[in-house]
Amino acid sequence: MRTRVKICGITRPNDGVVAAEAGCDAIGLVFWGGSQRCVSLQQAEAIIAALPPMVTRVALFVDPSEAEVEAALAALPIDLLQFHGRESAEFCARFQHDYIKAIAMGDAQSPEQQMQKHGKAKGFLLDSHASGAAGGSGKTFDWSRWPGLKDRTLLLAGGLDATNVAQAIKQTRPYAVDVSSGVETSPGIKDPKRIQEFLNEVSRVDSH
Ligand SMILES: O=C(O)c1ccccc1NCC(=O)[C@H](O)[C@H](O)COP(=O)(O)O
Repeated sequence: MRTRVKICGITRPNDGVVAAEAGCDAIGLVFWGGSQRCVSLQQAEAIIAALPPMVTRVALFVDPSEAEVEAALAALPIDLLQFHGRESAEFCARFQHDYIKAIAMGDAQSPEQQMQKHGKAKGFLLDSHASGAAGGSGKTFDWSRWPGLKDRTLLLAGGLDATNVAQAIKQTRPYAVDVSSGVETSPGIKDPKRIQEFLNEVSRVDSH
């Protein structure tokens, strides 16, 4: 099966277009004020309007209020929610939208323990942050801790770039990889060359 690619932290319409044209499957929009990649609803609207069809639009939140999530869903055609904080399963399932839950691989709790709580999650994004800390750190985690589960949809994130994504895929066999800082020149500013190199590496390892 082909490894899907999500490019997270898109802040400019043209970066979304470049990511889509390079072949990415999903883009992530960060709606958390503490992030250097945070976008307003107006910025997100412009990014989404510029996208071609068939690209999944993911809205990322960190411990949001219900009103914040509802405001985004009311204003924008969001396909998937991503919760990156300490949100409960009950909270995440409240919005009649599929969601993915970020799993903090820097946490003392095992990924399996964290996932158990979210039976309704459509998938899990395993990232290198500790619980309560921000993502998009550019740091990898120990891939040998990748869960051996076959019945859940697992996405790999954290410190990926064109130099390590092939090895990461070989070792973990994720459903998708998620990248942000590894395809940037500075936080929130995506680099077309790095995006293309990243997508090329994913295709190369998939074809072997
Ligand atoms: O990107 C952010 O600033 C951010 C802030 C708070 C929570 C999550 C955030 N980003 C999540 C991601 O972009 C993904 O987890 C990402 O693929 C991993 O980031 P990176 O290590 O930079 O590739």
